[in-house]
Amino acid sequence: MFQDTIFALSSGALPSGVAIIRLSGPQVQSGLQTLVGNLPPPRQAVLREIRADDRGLLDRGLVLFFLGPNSFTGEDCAELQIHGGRAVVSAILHYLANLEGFRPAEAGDFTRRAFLNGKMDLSGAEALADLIAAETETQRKLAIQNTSGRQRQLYGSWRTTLLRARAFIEAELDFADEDDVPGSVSQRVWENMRALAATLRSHIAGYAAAEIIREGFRVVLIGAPNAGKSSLLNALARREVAIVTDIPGTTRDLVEVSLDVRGLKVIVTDTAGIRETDDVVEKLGVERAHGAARAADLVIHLMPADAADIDRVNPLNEDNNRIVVTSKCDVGRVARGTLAVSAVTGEGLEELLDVISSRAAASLALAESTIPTRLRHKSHLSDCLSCIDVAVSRDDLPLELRAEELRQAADHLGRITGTTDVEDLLGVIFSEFCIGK
Ligand SMILES: Nc1nc2c(c(=O)[nH]1)N(C=O)[C@@H](CNc1ccc(C(=O)N[C@@H](CCC(=O)O)C(=O)O)cc1)CN2
Ligand SMILES: Nc1nc2c(ncn2[C@@H]2O[C@H](COP(=O)(O)OP(=O)(O)OP(=O)(O)O)[C@@H](O)[C@H]2O)c(=O)[nH]1
Ligand SMILES: [Mg+2]
Repeated sequence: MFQDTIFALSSGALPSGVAIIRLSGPQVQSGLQTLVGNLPPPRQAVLREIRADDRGLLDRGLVLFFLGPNSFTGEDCAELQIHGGRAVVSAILHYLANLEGFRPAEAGDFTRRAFLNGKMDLSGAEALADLIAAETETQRKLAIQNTSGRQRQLYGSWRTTLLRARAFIEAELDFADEDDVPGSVSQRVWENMRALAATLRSHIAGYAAAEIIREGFRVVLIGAPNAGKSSLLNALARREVAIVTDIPGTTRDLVEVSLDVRGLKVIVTDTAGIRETDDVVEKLGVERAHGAARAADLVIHLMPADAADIDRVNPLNEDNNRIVVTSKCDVGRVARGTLAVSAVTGEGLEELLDVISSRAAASLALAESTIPTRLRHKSHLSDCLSCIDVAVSRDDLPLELRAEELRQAADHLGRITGTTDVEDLLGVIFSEFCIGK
């Protein structure tokens, strides 16, 4: 399928104990022969001297040959598992670059070939990119499940359902005048389609969970000036991210840190203390604080323990995404029914992380099942749903037009998995991979 042979350093930053240079394409066998002598048996690691005709011994390493189509890409592939020194890797990469038909791989090149050779579907390729980008346990779990074809199976089955429904409708069309087609068939088909539409609607809602897993659960700290917001942020981040002073109105801008809380990405934002002020800069800061709170998944309202009105705080003002926490609990009384924390002694910090993690878990309940993981998926799913809605509801339209809507609905699902025209998408999807993948 491809004329050229690609190669890249597929392992991480140099120097490293071992580095892996991966090759894929029609010239792998000849290239390998010039480097290591005769071809090793497929899928068997052999220790070989790696030689360049003009520059002598480059390294001694493990060599793996994969005979296509039994490889990651479906083409002939090879791996040179060599010492991870900069000069070692550079010498071998330079040698390969000069071989006839070889070129350095671009981002996602190997996976693009795997997709085009039918080794995986598009959602599986995206999941592979997500797996490599995964920094938290939750991100890893979601990604690994989708590399095993979970989305492909689900969307494939819905696609089949749609195409069968369309076939029934068309059969009804063809035999409409004959007696042996029971009138109830189309009735049942439309009922099925209504059920599928409902399933799609709740499936699409699951994208919110994927967004939280990918972008992070957004926690915003708010409270009066000097409430201890910046100190709490620093304590949670375990470093001095935000400036802390005893002057009220110290923080003006939003200060964000990304944390791994019990395996979930959490973004905590510190904000300007909220008060009436004539200071132009502080005023803008307060506006930003309100904006951040509106966009938050969870707002933590800090009430300092040394505040005069601490006994009058009513935690019952809490709602789904707002909790009251007593800060500076080392220097005063704790507001009734609130969690108490101290940035100075560290008291309550673990409990606060538990609260954040359980709030986040509640909004992730859906993530246990298959969910759309990309905006791209969500938009194809919404298009699919619109088509089904038209087909189901427009009983004023001729049946052939309603059947055509079902076909288009199926096509939208096919675009997620790469079954339906995808040429224009490939550049976008594979460019976000790293080199060597
Ligand atoms: N050394 C090394 N480790 C690696 C990879 C790699 O390319 N090289 N991978 C790269 O991502 C991942 C493993 N993924 C792989 C996927 C398929 C095949 C493969 O040879 N598939 C054949 C045979 C399947 C089989 O025997 O079950 C095939 O699909 O026909 C190899 C690696 C992670 N670890
Ligand atoms: N004893 C004690 N002092 C604290 C604690 N947290 C913060 N402080 C002190 O309270 C003062 C204000 O702390 P900040 O963290 O700057 O408060 P802030 O809410 O960010 O204030 P603004 O940015 O002005 O809105 C500083 O002098 C801190 O050292 C705490 O847990 N215990
Ligand atoms: Mg501050």
